[in-house]
Amino acid sequence: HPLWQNSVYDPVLKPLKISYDPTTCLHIWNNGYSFLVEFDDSADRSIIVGGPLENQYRLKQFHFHWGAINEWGSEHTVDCKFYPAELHLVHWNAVAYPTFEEAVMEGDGLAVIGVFLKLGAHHEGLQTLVDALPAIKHKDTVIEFDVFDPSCLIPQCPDYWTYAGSLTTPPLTESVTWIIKKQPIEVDENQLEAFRMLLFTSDGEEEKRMVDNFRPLQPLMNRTVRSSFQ
Ligand SMILES: NS(=O)(=O)c1ccc(C(=O)O)c(S(=O)(=O)NCCc2ccccc2)c1
Ligand SMILES: [Zn+2]
Repeated sequence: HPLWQNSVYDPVLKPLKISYDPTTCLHIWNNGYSFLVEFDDSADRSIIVGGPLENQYRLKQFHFHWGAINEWGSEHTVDCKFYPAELHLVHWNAVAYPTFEEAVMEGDGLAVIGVFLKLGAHHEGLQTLVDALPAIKHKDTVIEFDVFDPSCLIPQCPDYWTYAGSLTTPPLTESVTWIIKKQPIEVDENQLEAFRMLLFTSDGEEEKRMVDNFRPLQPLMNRTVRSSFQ
């Protein structure tokens, strides 16, 4: 999604408040599309509030999208530029809806924080995830993941873009308030290569490397992207 060129500064936008409980972390698994870390969302223990949001939203999972090479991989662009990967932290409006499945179908149901990954320095926090990837190489493999604080993957800089959009995976419902951080996090080449060692395929099937698992850019149409910064 092309950010920046068509964004308008909105002085009313508040800072996003993130409070995650690292012990709500459950497991990390390969779902044949990406790898994701899932959280216990049965209570308001890992939540975000503020920013463009009316309610607080519960963290359900985070996952990544990446390319086969460093030239592309992200699902949003800035100045027509792709990043090699993009992190999505998926939250749902448990104040307004009883289940995640119902929230997925509603305009204010989901809030996804997007963080760009840029090639650069080694990322200590990400390495904990990278070390677990060989154990979930194949589709539908899962390992326990007891404690992890996803805040370590979110840049300090408070600046973000936000727009009303959709899931980038089926059912593609227009239920997502996208909150894309302006500042990327830096990861090194080995860490990106570790993502590319994952497989789309199950054990025993002909191996297909898990790369280019991003939705192609979609036209902005008449949507307004607001920025929290000037
Ligand atoms: N790129 S994105 O943030 O739009 C996104 C990508 C993948 C998934 C996912 O299902 O893993 C999700 S999800 O966890 O929100 N699931 C959406 C599909 C779904 C709907 C209803 C029940 C289960 C899954 C979101
Ligand atoms: Zn995603």
